[in-house]
Amino acid sequence: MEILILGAGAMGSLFAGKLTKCGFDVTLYNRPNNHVEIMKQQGMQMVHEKGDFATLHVPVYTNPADLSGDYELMLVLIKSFATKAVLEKVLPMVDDKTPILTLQNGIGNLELIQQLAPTHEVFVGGTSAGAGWVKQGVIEQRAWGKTFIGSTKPTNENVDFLKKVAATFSESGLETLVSDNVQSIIWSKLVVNIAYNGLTAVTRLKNGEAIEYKEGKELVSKLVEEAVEVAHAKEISLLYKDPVQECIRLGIEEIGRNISSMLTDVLHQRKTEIEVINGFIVKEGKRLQIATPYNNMMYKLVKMIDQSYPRTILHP
Ligand SMILES: NC(=O)C1=CN([C@@H]2O[C@H](COP(=O)(O)OP(=O)(O)OC[C@H]3O[C@@H](n4cnc5c(N)ncnc54)[C@H](OP(=O)(O)O)[C@@H]3O)[C@@H](O)[C@H]2O)C=CC1
Ligand SMILES: CC(C)(CO)C(=O)C(=O)O
Repeated sequence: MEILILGAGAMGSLFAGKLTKCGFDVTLYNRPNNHVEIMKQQGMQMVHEKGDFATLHVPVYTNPADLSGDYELMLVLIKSFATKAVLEKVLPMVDDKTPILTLQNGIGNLELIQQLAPTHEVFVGGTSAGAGWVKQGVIEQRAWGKTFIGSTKPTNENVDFLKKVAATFSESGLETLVSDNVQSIIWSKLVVNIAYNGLTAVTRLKNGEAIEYKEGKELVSKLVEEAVEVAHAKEISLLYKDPVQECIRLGIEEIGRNISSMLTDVLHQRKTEIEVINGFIVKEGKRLQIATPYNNMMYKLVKMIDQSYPRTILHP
């Protein structure tokens, strides 16, 4: 399967590395930066669980005009707020029927891409695989959760295509399942991000460390309970029966070693996705008259961090 991945950041590079190692044909697109330069010159190193690593040479393009235009899948792994800018550059360069799959966190990605790419079939997913840079050019998998993908139009053709994508990802070591309930996929992943992303961005702990503290566990429960109440009011069912317990289990068993994407953004003093995660629950809560005080507090704290990087005190 020939795949174009938008975003050569942590997740784009993880997917590109795993798929390339397994023999699939992957191309990355990113704007120029140091990581990309290193990847172009030396290849990308992918650290294995046992500490050894593989060097992989994945073509990385920084000029949309250099893309071949013919891909079986375009996988979107940029931050949600960069989608419009990136797609506006890339879409004119690829076949207008190329299927698109977003695995971005937060709410609104599917709708935005459908709007920007009306001739394309747009699929959506949520992944609890996670990754981070050890140093520039060296990527490490740090979360091993499953990936769920689905279609808003589950025709036989779309479902067959998704099964092929799931088989490709799974074969490369990123366990992927097809679900027929798109809203359930999106919200089940949202709930995990509600649990950990803001909390770890504020406390600067890894996911698993945050819930070693009873206060951390309590905050995870409250944040998730509010999000689940909003989901239920919208008649959205989740993939798990007990969302709080599932988030805690994930934090212990599958995503505990990850430095969340939001904490990574804060550590690099970059814009976070708080608006489409806790911020969305606060907005929907208001609209539906559901109190969301924990999400509101988390949203405001991360929003303050997001706006005040130049003032951050780093030393005593
Ligand atoms: N990290 C994780 O463990 C997980 C992340 N996710 C989700 O996956 C998505 C990607 O996250 P992640 O890989 O961590 O993010 P990163 O910030 O590591 O990567 C995003 C990439 O997009 C590039 N980019 C940003 N703006 C543009 C632009 N205008 N043109 C071209 N390239 C651009 C960035 O380049 P530059 O560096 O130059 O800005 C960067 O290489 C997010 O929605 C995230 O929430 C989901 C599960 C786990
Ligand atoms: C992997 C996970 C669930 C938690 O780290 C995540 O989505 C993120 O970091 O944004």
